[in-house]
Amino acid sequence: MDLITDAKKRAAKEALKFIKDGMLVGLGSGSTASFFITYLGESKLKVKGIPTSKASEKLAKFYGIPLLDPEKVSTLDVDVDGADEVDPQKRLIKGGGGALLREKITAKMSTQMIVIVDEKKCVKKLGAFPLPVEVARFGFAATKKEIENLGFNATLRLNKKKNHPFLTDQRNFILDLKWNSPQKITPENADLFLKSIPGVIETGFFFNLATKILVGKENGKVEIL
Ligand SMILES: O=C(CO)[C@H](O)[C@H](O)COP(=O)(O)O
Repeated sequence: MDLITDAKKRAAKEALKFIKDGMLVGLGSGSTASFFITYLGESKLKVKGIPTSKASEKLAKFYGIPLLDPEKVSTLDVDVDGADEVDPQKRLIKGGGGALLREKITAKMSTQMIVIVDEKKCVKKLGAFPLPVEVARFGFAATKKEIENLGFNATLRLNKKKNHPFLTDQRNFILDLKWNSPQKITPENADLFLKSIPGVIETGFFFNLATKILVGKENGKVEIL
């Protein structure tokens, strides 16, 4: 097994220590969150979950984790999810797997958000990873133009075969944004500007949501931020 996969698994296993019987748990998406769902499924813990993607739902069902109706639940005890970038202020970029909308709603309704990452995800400054932004298909060209007018390079995400746009679980598109002049705009302002565009549904910025970051290290340890 490669060192990064090993580090992701270590962070995912560490997160189990914060889960207690009876908890309502947000189940994140992506490879690290999938390791967590697997460990949770294999454990004897009696919890109920809300999955943040169809893929996580399938995995949770495979392990027989009881699931809640996301239309009826307003608070969760804890959300456990991965991230694409984490900065020293616990700000995140998420959405590499395209599940950012459900992930953000779930993180927001949770008392705690435990983020599980390998050490390569920790950065001094957000932005090397292109920012995923979920946009409506209706008016897509106009929305893309408005985003580009703000000074971003926006690339429409394609599916694995590269023959069709990638569709989120809500059947929206994803634009991956690179910042042309990152030094001139703070992540908070970028988020505000992007969200002022009507076709923008959600951005991959996660601010003031992560309560704990578990960083799996290649040296075999897990650091808690
Ligand atoms: O935000 C996400 C999915 O939308 C994932 O949490 C993020 O992309 C990290 O994925 P991985 O654990 O596979 O590196």
